[in-house]
Amino acid sequence: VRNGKSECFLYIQTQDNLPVNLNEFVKCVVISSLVTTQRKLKAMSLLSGRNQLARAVLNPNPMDFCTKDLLTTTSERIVAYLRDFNEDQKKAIETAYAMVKHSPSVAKICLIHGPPGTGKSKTIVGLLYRLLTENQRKGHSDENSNAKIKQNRVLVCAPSNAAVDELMKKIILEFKEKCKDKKNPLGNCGDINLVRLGPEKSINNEVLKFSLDSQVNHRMKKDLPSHVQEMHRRKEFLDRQLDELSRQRALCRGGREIQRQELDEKIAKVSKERQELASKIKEVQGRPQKTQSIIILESHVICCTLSTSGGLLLESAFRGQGGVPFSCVIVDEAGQSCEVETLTPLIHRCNKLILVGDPKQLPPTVISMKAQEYGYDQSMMARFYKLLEDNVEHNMIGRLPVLQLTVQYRMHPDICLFPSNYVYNRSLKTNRQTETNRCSSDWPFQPYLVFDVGDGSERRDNDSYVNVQEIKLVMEIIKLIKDKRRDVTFRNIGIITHYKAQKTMIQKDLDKEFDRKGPAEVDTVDGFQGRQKDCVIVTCVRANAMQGSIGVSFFICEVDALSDLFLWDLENQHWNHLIQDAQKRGAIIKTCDKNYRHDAAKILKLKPVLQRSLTHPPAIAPEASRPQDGLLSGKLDSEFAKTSFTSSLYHTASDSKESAGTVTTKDPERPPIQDRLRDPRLLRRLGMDPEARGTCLREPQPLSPQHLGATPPSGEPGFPMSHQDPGGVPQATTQGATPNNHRPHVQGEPPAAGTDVPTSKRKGDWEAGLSHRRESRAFSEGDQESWSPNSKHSRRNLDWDRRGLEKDDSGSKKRKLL
Ligand SMILES: Nc1ncnc2c1ncn2[C@@H]1O[C@H](COP(=O)(O)OP(=O)(O)OP(=O)(O)O)[C@@H](O)[C@H]1O
Repeated sequence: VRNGKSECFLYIQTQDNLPVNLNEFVKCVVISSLVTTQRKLKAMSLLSGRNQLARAVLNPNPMDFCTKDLLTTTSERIVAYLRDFNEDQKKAIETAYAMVKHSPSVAKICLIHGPPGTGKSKTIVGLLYRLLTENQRKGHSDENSNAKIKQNRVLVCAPSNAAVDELMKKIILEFKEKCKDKKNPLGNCGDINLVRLGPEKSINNEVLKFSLDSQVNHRMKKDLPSHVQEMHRRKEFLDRQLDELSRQRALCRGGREIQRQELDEKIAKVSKERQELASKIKEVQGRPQKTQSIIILESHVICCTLSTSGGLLLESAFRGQGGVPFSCVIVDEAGQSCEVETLTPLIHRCNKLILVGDPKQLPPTVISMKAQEYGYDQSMMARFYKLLEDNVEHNMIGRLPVLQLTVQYRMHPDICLFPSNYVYNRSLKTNRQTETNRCSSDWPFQPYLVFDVGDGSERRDNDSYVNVQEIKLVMEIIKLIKDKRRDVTFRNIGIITHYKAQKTMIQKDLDKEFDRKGPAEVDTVDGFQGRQKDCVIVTCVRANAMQGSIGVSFFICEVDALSDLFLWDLENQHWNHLIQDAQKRGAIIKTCDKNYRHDAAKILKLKPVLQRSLTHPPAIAPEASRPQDGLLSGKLDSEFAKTSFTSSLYHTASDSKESAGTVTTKDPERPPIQDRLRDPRLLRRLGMDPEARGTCLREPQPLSPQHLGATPPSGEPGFPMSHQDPGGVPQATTQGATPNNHRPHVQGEPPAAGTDVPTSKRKGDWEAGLSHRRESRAFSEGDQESWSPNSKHSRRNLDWDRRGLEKDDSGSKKRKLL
């Protein structure tokens, strides 16, 4: 401020000298801010000396990581609290807690690896509760076991503002809920003080109340005498007046010179008064910086992005305080942040680092190819993880010192299956309740399908691509979803594409079809990361560019988070596995233009099939077994009804024989299906007395076809049993039949009563069930080409694999994903 006027200077360096009397406007565009880069640089330069974790970060060895055996003695209160957590989560909380509390001055790192929906946020919240609730009520003070380390303060960071806010919402809920005396809480968030650092415009409204700025404002205004409060009100009035005058001035064009002058004068006058008032307010109420520091120092949990943690705010608040300001730094989504970014919060010299994330999901987004070549897109967590895995592989350590969360609470088990098998080494299980809910919900769509858009072809559109055929199919699918579920809004469906042109075209079609109230959002994988959707459709666009490779659209339903296949960094071989896996499960629908509408209808679940005895087939299928939602009578074409439903649901014994025969020819190793159904060993496993056909030995437990292909679950019945005809031999079911009382079994959990059979047998059941279901699918999709390892599609997959992924023409490497 000079002579009562604010002045702002902008220096612009140009390549050539500009003419001295430049009379034209110069347009300036801000393309980037160097603040974050500067902070990263600072973090790297401070890593060497000051930071106790420096050696472990630069040259880690397995001893630097805390192991699963670090357990603490726990009070009854904590035991009760931990009842809400599963075993993996409890172990993670207890181990991380022990690492922080035991020998606080020893530098250590704790890795918590959790695939999507396994409760990483829940575990972080549980850990915070565990760390911060001890001695909380006793005088509300820091009872340091080590006076140099602030035990009751934790820095919680994540790479993005959205991730910080999501985590904060959970922290707020938990601490408010667990507040001992809700009428008399000790802090601003239950019994703790919580603060969110960062610019207000990037903070979610739901947590804005906890931002540093709003807390500062609130505190500064609260203690003010009434005349100062009056000054604030006047300043706010002047702000509004200035806005209005500036708006009028902007609209005042043309020859209205006098009017413009008047407005300019008024603006200058109001600005002057506002400026003077602001200076007076500062004089009487003191500088906000002091209040900022007080709030930060009083906080138990400080949340911010990794970048903000390197800003001056924290540094100046802790200056002169001595010691280490936090007991630990927790980094959420650590698999998604660049290594140098993760270094930033370490400038505060904390020596306990807890990295929570999933290095098997997409790595941090790095556009520069050069930076990628240098490994800049590798997260610190991924580097540690790889190193430790190598150590285990070379027998240098017995087991991975990583706390693994292995039970997921989000995905339908059919969606979970692929990542579990191919990304997480078969370790990802579905929580029993989640499985039950997902399988028996009234969501009318299949959980997982892959469309092979045989005639799809890409077209260049400036520096991007479109695949019109895939868009047509996507639109058919969306129309069908909207038709079946009118309550579906744009929040529920996510369409993922990697191409700008495809995105624009889909958006246009959606706007046209749904009058700008589209039921779907279109974006890239990164755009959707961390968001929640009930249904996800992926359009690959360029699959066909690789001459003859399989063109696929993906359709995935009943996930309530975008935590599915596409967040993983699917390498080429993974894509190949995905297609092969989908083939095995009968989840591929081959389609072409004339059949889009017809094939889109295959996303619908069918009604439970009427099971009947092979020996006593009813002549006419009863109404009850007809597909739900009026499919046959509704808009969908009757041809589909004929091919898909009549052939599978209403086929007669001879149909069955035929179908089974057809299947058998595909797999000469296997006996015809009826023979297998009559096999006494199989019947016994199904709980039926082979001697007395028609007697059910135990409660029938039909297997949901959505469950189709689930990892061999212990004790899971391999075949659906008929409700309508308990005495009958189970009959082939169409994929999609979902008896509502299905009680699925959970992988990794004990088998349900009555299913106690040796594991090998159980696996046999499952395999039988799987192939049976595969065959059933062949019945229902009689018009489709069958898949075999030698089919041309499989060969095309291999081609795809061999060919490798292309690089985007724009020069930047496309995500390995697509
Ligand atoms: N032990 C548990 N018991 C019941 N529900 C749980 C448990 N753990 C997690 N959940 C539920 O699972 C869902 C996912 O949890 P959370 O968001 O913590 O997982 P996450 O691993 O952070 O997910 P993502 O990384 O995919 O966003 C939430 O609805 C949560 O309430």
